[in-house]
Amino acid sequence: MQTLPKLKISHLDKSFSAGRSRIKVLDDINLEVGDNEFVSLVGASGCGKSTLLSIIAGLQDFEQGEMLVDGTPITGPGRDRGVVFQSYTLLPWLTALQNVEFALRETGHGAKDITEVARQHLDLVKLSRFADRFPSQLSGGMKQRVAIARALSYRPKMLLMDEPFGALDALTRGQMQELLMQIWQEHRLTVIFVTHDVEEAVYLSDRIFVMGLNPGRIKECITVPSARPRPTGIQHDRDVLELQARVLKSIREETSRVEFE
Ligand SMILES: Nc1ncnc2c1ncn2[C@@H]1O[C@H](COP(=O)(O)OP(=O)(O)OP(=O)(O)O)[C@@H](O)[C@H]1O
Repeated sequence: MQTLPKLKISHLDKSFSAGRSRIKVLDDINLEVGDNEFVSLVGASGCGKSTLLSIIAGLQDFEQGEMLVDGTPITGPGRDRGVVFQSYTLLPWLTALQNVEFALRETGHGAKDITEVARQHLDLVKLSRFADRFPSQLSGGMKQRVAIARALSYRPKMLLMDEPFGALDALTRGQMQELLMQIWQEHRLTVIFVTHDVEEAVYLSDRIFVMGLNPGRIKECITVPSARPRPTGIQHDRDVLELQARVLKSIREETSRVEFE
């Protein structure tokens, strides 16, 4: 028996209004993501990565096509999909703990349970000691860890991440990548990860969807064969560097095609 993909997108189109006309930003998107798979979306700026991710999150509609999660059409945002954006989107007047608790309202948990679950998730991202700090008292990496704890607190099966480490310095970014790998491996989530950073995409992903430009579409899908768990430093192995170069070439081909059109 064939297993159902976690996410299946077929013939999806998306346009935005531009004055009186409409501009197609996503054209005939077809992709499948398996259960527990880690995939990245990469491509030149403006190719529609964030638009596609927010459609998967149910935050934007689309005109044509079909999108199924576990075989069921998506009709809007849902607790089966956690979302983490580049900007931390924490509520500044709430502490780290309260930010996570806030996401757990309306989950049917009692107040005591909510605090317990929120604490467990701060622990998961190694922030227990900072539970009572306000966002302004946390570093960028810590804020993003709260955002991850919040997104995971209601136990989604799919985590959608839009450039989550894009604003962090290189060292913190590396630490966050490792933390994410660890959480993904322990909790068996399906992750869809948007990034500009090819090294990051190759390090984290099972497969990389390279998107084409004008209109945005899936240009090619590249499998990353490196075994897991992947040790730190693997980014500099020869075969990994070659794969990074291949992904970069695929993105660049597209930008030069558009420049010369
Ligand atoms: N709300 C909107 N209204 C009109 N056009 C939009 C809207 N949102 C996005 N676009 C356009 O859709 C295209 C895709 O944008 P999107 O942000 O998805 O690209 P991206 O690949 O994520 O870009 P980047 O890598 O720079 O973040 C762009 O041309 C953008 O200008």
